[in-house]
Amino acid sequence: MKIACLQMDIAFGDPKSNYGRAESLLKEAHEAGIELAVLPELWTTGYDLTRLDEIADADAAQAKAFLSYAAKKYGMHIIGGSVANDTGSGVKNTMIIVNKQGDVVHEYSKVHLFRLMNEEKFLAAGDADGLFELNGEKMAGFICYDIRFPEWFRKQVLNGARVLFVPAEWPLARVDHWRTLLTARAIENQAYVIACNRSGSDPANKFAGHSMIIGPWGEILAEAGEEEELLVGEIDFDAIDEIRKRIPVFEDRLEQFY
Ligand SMILES: O=C(O)CCC(=O)C(=O)O
Repeated sequence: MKIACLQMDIAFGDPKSNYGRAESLLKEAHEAGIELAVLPELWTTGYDLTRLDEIADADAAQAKAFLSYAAKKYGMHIIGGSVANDTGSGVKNTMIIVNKQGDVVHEYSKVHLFRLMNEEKFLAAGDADGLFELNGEKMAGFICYDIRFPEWFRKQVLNGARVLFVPAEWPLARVDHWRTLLTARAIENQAYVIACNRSGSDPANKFAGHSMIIGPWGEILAEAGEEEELLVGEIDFDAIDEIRKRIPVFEDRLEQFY
């Protein structure tokens, strides 16, 4: 499966301009023969948290309509990053997964809120996991800070996920953590990790870019630089089976100890 991370810059608090940018990157991905595209975290608004009452998307309806339209138009599955989703009882940081027929397959709201960027002051935490199925394959979504919680990844992998998606707005100041944690999540879970970060800056942070496509052996198959980029890679599902046979980590787990 040919995939791409749409590593985009995000205009602060300006959904109109971000929808336009996402559409042109999706078109570019389509022209490059991409079958599945991934957008970054909070790609419609950025971290403009103090204006959420004006710019959050009621029930993520606008994002869902756009992703569904784009998925059908370009014949592509879309891991729709995440958007500020006004649920009526708090704004959640919600990932939307749409298949190439334009159906919303799953929604995942970030469970671990990141205090260093004041998320807990403005956002409500999710309470369910990001496990979903596309083309008969189990996959799971996580958002940014989630990568610091290996137990959250392991739970979805034990439930069958073999491709792990991570939309993010990860700051450049901790890019070494980003690269190391993502690689570790791939190695320990013997799974693909497809991580789409944003590029550019907002009033508080410069973001790292460095989106990554990592194979189930922990090999970095593709890595972006700091600027906007369409990062392309491929998922080979047989490679997962081969690696899990070579080192049978899942057979060797000793559940009686943990
Ligand atoms: O954990 C980190 O260092 C960054 C996390 C983050 O930026 C986020 O969750 O939005």
